[in-house]
Amino acid sequence: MGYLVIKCGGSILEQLPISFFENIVSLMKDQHLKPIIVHGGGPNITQLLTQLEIHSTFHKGLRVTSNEVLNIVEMVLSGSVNKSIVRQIIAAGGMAFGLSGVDGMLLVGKPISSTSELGYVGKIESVNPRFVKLLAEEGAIPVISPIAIDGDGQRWNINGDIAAAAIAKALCAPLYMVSDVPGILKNGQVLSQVSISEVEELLKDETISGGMIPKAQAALECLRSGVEEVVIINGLDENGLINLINGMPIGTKIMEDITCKISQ
Ligand SMILES: Nc1ncnc2c1ncn2[C@@H]1O[C@H](COP(=O)(O)OP(=O)(O)O)[C@@H](O)[C@H]1O
Ligand SMILES: CC(=O)N[C@@H](CCC(=O)OP(=O)(O)O)C(=O)O
Repeated sequence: MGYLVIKCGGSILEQLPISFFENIVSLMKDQHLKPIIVHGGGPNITQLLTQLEIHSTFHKGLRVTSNEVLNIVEMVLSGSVNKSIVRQIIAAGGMAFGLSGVDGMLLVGKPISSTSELGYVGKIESVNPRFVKLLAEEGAIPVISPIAIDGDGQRWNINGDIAAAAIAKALCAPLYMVSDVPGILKNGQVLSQVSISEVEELLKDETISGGMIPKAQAALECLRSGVEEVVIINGLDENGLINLINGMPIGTKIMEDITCKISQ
């Protein structure tokens, strides 16, 4: 029974049908996998910030995070978004536990850079997956929001893709990133398979931009650390997760040392 980390992007979360969550529950029951969900919620955060007339900007796909913004980020991610996913899994017949990276020091964070103008944006220093494993062993689906903590009790805003990658690395688990696009696009077409060096090239020539940057970086980090499978898929692809597990070529698979192919 292996772990499978599924990152659900905020871009698609509110459009995911109940069948998406039913499929996650069936991966556990029928395929004997242990799914771990890590979620984002960028658009939900932006919506509340806008309502509260708090200005926020992005730099290379990361939200510049003041203390005021950080309060809202945590409220939205570890509150409404996290609990909405837990509710949907329960409605789909599963058992879910919501936790944030802060709980049990699951995600230990530190500033993304010492000279950073990103404020309280963090990167992951270490992962303590013990309690996530215990929940999964008990047949529950952990649902994790990407806020990290450090030894001084300071919170850090972690991009959801980066948090998911750290958890996939810690569990040596495949990572499926569910978003609002069918994979990495180049000239309007989905790249069905890309290698590490091709992703680096796509980042350099800015084919990959905005929210796809942390996804690409997360994928590279995973593969370099020995995670064997990283795939980006569209959450609206019907039975996408089940088809992927059954070996169907959907989305963009990021791999080591292969040639780039265009989907038919
Ligand atoms: N080359 C690319 N291929 C696909 N999407 C891209 C690419 N470059 C930038 N993007 C953008 O990245 C977005 C996905 O990132 P993001 O909005 O952060 O999603 P999520 O909330 O699912 O993490 C897409 O909707 C698209 O606008
Ligand atoms: C540092 C940083 O940018 N954090 C993200 C966390 C949420 C996230 O990653 O949401 P998506 O997965 O929907 O993009 C943010 O504040 O929007």
